[in-house]
Amino acid sequence: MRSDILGYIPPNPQLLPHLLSHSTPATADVTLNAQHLSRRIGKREIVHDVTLTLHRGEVLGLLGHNGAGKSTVLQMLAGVLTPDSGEISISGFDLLLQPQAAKAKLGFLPEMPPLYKELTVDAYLAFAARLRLIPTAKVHAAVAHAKHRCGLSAMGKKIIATLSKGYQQRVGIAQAIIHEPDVIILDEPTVGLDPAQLREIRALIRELGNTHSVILSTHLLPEVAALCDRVEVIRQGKQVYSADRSAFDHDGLEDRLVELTTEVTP
Ligand SMILES: Nc1ncnc2c1ncn2[C@@H]1O[C@H](COP(=O)(O)OP(=O)(O)OP(=O)(O)O)[C@@H](O)[C@H]1O
Repeated sequence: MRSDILGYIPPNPQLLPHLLSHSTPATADVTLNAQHLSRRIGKREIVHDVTLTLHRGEVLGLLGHNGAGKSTVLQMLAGVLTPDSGEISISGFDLLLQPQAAKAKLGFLPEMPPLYKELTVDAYLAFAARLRLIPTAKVHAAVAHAKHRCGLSAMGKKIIATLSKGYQQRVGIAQAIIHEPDVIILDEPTVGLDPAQLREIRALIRELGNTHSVILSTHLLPEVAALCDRVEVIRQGKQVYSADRSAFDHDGLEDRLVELTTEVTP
């Protein structure tokens, strides 16, 4: 079994579910299904044949070195970058063929949070709610609920620019969940946070993972261990390793992941 857990994933992605069967039973509720995604930028293939599934109540970590292609994958999953090939469905809706219905089921926090820092938290989240087509009569409740979930209830009247980085990140997450999406996509959500903020944001993400499903990118191994039910390792745009939580404490896994996430020098 050890060699299965520590080995590269087989080239045939169809075999992947066997490695992941401990935490993701076939009957689990699939919220995101991405098959064979590839994307070129210029002449370079940035992402090559990436296949991912995400289940309700699950936090999936996309781990990789700087420049591995994590953001490019997440941008495709969020519908802001079109794959050259492959298919993505969000809660059963095809992201390419039914973009509005699919995007209504996902929330996205890009690497650079899309905050209007001159606004108050309340005004910004109300704006985000309207962008998500939440009916006017329900905007107030949606804002209050998102603030409550993100520990921002006392911050509504604050100008975003005056908040700490950790609180700004909470606001970024609040806009991503304002419409109660099934899938929450977070690109490096803890970058730049101090240890206390890190702990708080991780607890928040964990909590969101219980009721929604979360996919996040990171280049930090401890982040995966602290947060994720599963990990997919991306190296130079390719999926090279996959493991579930039960493998995290396995002897040798850390060394293996460090090796796989070491930046490649051109
Ligand atoms: N618009 C673009 N034009 C040219 N190259 C790009 C563009 N976007 C991404 N790349 C390149 O694609 C590769 C993957 O980038 P990506 O941002 O997806 O990686 P990443 O794993 O998220 O990295 P990081 O952890 O540093 O954010 C990098 O080499 C990057 O320079």
